[in-house]
Amino acid sequence: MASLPNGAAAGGSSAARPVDKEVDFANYFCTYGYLYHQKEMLCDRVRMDAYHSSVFRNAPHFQGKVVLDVGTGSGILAIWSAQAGARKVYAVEATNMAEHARELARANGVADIVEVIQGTVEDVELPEKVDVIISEWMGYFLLRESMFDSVICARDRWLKPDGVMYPSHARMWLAPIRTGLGDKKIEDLDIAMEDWNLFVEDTQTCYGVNMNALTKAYRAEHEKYYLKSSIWNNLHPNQVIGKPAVIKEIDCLTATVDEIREVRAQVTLPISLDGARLSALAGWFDVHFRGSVRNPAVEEVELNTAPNEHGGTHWGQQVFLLTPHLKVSRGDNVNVSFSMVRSKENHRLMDMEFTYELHELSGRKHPAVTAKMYLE
Ligand SMILES: C[S@@+](CC[C@H](N)C(=O)[O-])C[C@H]1O[C@@H](n2cnc3c(N)ncnc32)[C@H](O)[C@@H]1O
Repeated sequence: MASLPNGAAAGGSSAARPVDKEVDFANYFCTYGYLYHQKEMLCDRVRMDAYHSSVFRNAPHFQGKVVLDVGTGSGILAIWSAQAGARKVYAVEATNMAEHARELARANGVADIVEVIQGTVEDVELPEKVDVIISEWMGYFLLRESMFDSVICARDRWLKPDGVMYPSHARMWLAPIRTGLGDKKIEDLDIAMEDWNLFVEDTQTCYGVNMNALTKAYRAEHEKYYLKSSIWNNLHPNQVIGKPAVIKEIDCLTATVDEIREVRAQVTLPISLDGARLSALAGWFDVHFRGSVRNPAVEEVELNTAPNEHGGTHWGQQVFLLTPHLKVSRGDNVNVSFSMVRSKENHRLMDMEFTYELHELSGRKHPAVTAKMYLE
């Protein structure tokens, strides 16, 4: 099925909704128009080193070739592509950052190769097909922001049949972890509810209206915020208390929007630490630059956002709190059914459901618990 911009699929599943472009621009694109935001990404050494290596260690993919940079931002990937020997680079950027990218290309002596085009990649017209599509499209837990839809659209419109994608593959991971983040969140929730109860009392005393009818809704709103929304964190590897599992693999050369609109997985996470507190699951991603079967990379490069003792990335990991937590030990297994769909209100945010079930080494099975979580 042909993919359409922003997650709408021609004749596609019921989850696909038309996207209001103005709202999307206000909610999503606007922050990318600021240099401070681009700089945050440019300061992420793990990200920068991986993309830099992927281009320069695989210069034959770029030499004399035509490249499309989807979402060029400051223009960094387009400039590297030109420095690696590309004949022409089309650098497409939706926001006014395009102007800065143009200036940067000029200042770095590659303005004759890098052509910056301001517009969404879904709408632009290029004069020719391209050999390489390079893009940094990954959001939190890989798919937040749904920007890969735009890369798929660009690929289907502009990539030559033997062209290559940078990155070429992506994976999502889930792991059992221990963390004190949940304790702090429960404390914050209690404080918020104490404050609400005082407010109910005051409103009754001062204004003669009983607000208690809204207590349940207020609590639900705050539980969503404190306990059910995933938490950004750069975890230490020793917080991972079992074997991580891959829950989604994407081949960037062939993936369709329908394949990424929903993620469903059933995995078993074996616990590897004795007497540990399983207080959350954590999600992260990696991507690989390995070219294609017909046109493999000279050297495969990996960009990995897993917990790392030498430092994190701006993506960090997403922590999904399990309340209440579970006592686990080496040899236990946690079976997890996972689903992730796009939020109905905003296709760039994700709604998730986890059903988890502890099977102790002793044979004892705990009842399954289902939790809804939000990646906002
Ligand atoms: C994660 S940033 C990466 C910027 C730059 N390529 C880098 O690696 O530093 C993604 C950029 O893509 C742009 N973008 C996202 N979707 C786009 C689309 N459909 N068309 C054009 N630009 C888009 C955003 O405005 C943003 O500047």
